[in-house]
Amino acid sequence: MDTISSSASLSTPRFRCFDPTNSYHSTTTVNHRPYFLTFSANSTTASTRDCSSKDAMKNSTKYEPKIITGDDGYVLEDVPHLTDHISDLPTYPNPLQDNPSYSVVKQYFVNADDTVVQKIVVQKDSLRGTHFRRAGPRQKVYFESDEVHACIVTCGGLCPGLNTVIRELVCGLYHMYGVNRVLGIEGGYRGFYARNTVLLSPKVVNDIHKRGGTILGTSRGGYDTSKIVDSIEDRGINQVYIIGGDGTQRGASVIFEEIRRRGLKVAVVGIPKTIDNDIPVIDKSFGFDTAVEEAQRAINAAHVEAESFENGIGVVKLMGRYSGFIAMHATLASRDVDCCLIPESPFYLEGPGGLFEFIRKRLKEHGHMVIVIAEGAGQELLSESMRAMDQQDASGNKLLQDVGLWISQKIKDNFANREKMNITLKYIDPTYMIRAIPSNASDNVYCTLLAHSAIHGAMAGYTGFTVGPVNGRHAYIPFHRVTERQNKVVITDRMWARLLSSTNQPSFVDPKQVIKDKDTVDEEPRSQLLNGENHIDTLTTQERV
Ligand SMILES: Nc1ncnc2c1ncn2[C@@H]1O[C@H](COP(=O)(O)OP(=O)(O)OP(=O)(O)O)[C@@H](O)[C@H]1O
Ligand SMILES: O=P(O)(O)OC[C@H]1O[C@](O)(CO)[C@@H](O)[C@@H]1O
Ligand SMILES: [Mg+2]
Repeated sequence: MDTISSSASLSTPRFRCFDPTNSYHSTTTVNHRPYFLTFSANSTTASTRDCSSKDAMKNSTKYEPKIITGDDGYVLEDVPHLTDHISDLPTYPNPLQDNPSYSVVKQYFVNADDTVVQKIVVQKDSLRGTHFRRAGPRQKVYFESDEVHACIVTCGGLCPGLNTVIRELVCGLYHMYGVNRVLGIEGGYRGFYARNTVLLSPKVVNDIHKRGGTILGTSRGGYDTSKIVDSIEDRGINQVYIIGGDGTQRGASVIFEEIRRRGLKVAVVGIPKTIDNDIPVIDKSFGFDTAVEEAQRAINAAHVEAESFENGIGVVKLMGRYSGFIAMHATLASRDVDCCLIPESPFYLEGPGGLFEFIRKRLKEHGHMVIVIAEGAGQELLSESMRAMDQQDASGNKLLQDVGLWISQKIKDNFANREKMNITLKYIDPTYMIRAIPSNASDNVYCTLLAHSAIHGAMAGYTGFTVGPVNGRHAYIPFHRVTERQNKVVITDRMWARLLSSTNQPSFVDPKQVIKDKDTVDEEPRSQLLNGENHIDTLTTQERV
C-alpha cells in the first residue's frame, strides 16, 4: 500500500495520510513498504525513498523529516514510525477497547486522517498550510502489554507538574494498556549509565503530584548518546519517555537517531517541559500557569511594601532566560506592575525615554511603583558594566548575572545617591519558589493529557516526536520542529502592546526599528496565549486525547 491514495470526495478525504496503526491498512507492515516522503530545503517536490530494509536504515545517514503534501497546499509534517526502520512488525488490537472506563466513549480511536493545523487564522484564499498528526489512541498497537518495558527520565531545571506527568505516565500505561514494567531513571540523562533506577507502579506514584520537583531527580549536562542507548538496549527498554526542555528534546532527538541507526524497536517520546514557555509550536508548556500564579504572591508583596513607603519601589525578578513569558503574563495578571522588563525588549536607564525618567514620573504620580524583571533582561547592560565572563552551566547554557540585584543597585545609586531622593527599594527574588511548587489544578489536567497522548503515540509505534497542544488539540510534532528555534515574546505582537498599554511604561524601542523588524519577519509567531482566536482557555474544555 502506498502512502498516498487519491480518492476525490471530501467525505473520503482526497488525501489520505499514511497511518500504519489503523484498520484499513494491513495489520502488519509485510504488505506495504514504508516510504519517507522527503523534502529538501530548496525543493517543494516530495520524493520517495524506500526504507523498508533494516540494513538500509542502519547505513543511512541522518533522519530526514517526513513531509507529506496534499491538495490545496496541505502539508503534513509527520513523525517517524517504528515501521520506518523495522519491517514485519506485528500489530495487536488496542486493549483500550475492552477497558470499562472507556466503554462510554463514542469513538475510541482517532481517525487515521486526523491532523492538527498549525495556523488557524486563515483567509479565503489561504493555502491549507502545515499540519501535525493528531495525538490519541489508534485501533492497532505495536506493543503487547506484557512486552512493554518503559522508562521515564526528567532532565533540566525543575518545573511544576513534573511529578504529575510521571504519575500519569505510570498510571496511564498501567490502566489503559496493562503495562506494569516502568522504570524511573534517576538524575537526568546521566542516570541511564551512572545512577540507580527505580521501579514505578501506580502505588509508588499515587500521591506524588502533590509534591513539587521530580521524584526521579534531574540534572544538567552528563549527556552521552552511546552510553544512554547502550543502557536502553541492555535493559531491554522499548519505550523511552523523556521529560525536559529544549536541551532535553535535542538530546532525545539524538537518542532517537541512534536507536534508529541500531534498528531497535524502541519508541522515543519527548514531553516538553519548560517553565520559561520557550518551546515553539506548542500552545504553552506545563507548569507555566502555576508559575505565573505563584509569581502573583511575590508581586503582591512587592506592591504592599512599595505602597507603604514614600517613594517605595518594589523590584521582583522572575525566571525567563531568553523568553519573558512569565514576566509578561505575571504582569498582565497582576495589574499592580508599573514596568515589566524582558529579554526580548532591550531597555536603557538614562536619558529621555529611559527607565530612570519613567521611574521619576511614576513616583511623582503614584508615590510608589513595582518593577518586574525577567532574569534574562538587560544582560547586555550588565555585561558592559560588570565585564561578565562567558560562563556556562553543565548543559552549555549561558550563566546569567543577577539582573535583579544589578537594577536595584542602579536605581538606588541614581535616585538615593545621585538625586538625593528619599526612596525605599525592596528587592524580591522568588525565582526558585515559582518553579519548586506542585502544579495547580489546570496544569494537573494538562499534564494528564500530555502523558496520555505520549503513551498512545508510543503504543501506536510512533517515535521521535514531542507531544503537545497545537491550537488546543494534542499533536505529535517531529523533534526538529521544537528544537530548531526558541519561542520568544514578539514585541511587535498585540500581546506586548496590551502589556505596554496596561502598565503605560515606555516601549524603549525606536519606532523606526520596529518598522524595519516588521519588514524582515519571515515566520508568523505562534499564539501568544491570549491572542484572539488562539486563546489558550480553550484547551481544557475542547481537548480530546
Ligand atoms: N544539543 C544537545 N544534544 C544532546 N543533549 C543535550 C543538548 N543540549 C542539552 N542536552 C542535554 O539535555 C539535558 C537538559 O538540558 P538543559 O540543562 O539545557 O535543560 P533543558 O532541557 O533545556 O530544560 P530547561 O532549560 O527548561 O531547564 C542535559 O542533560 C544536557 O546535557
Ligand atoms: O539554576 P538552574 O537550575 O540552572 O535553573 C535556572 C534556569 O532554569 C530555567 O528555569 C529554565 O530554563 C530558567 O528560567 C533559569 O535560567
Ligand atoms: Mg533550556
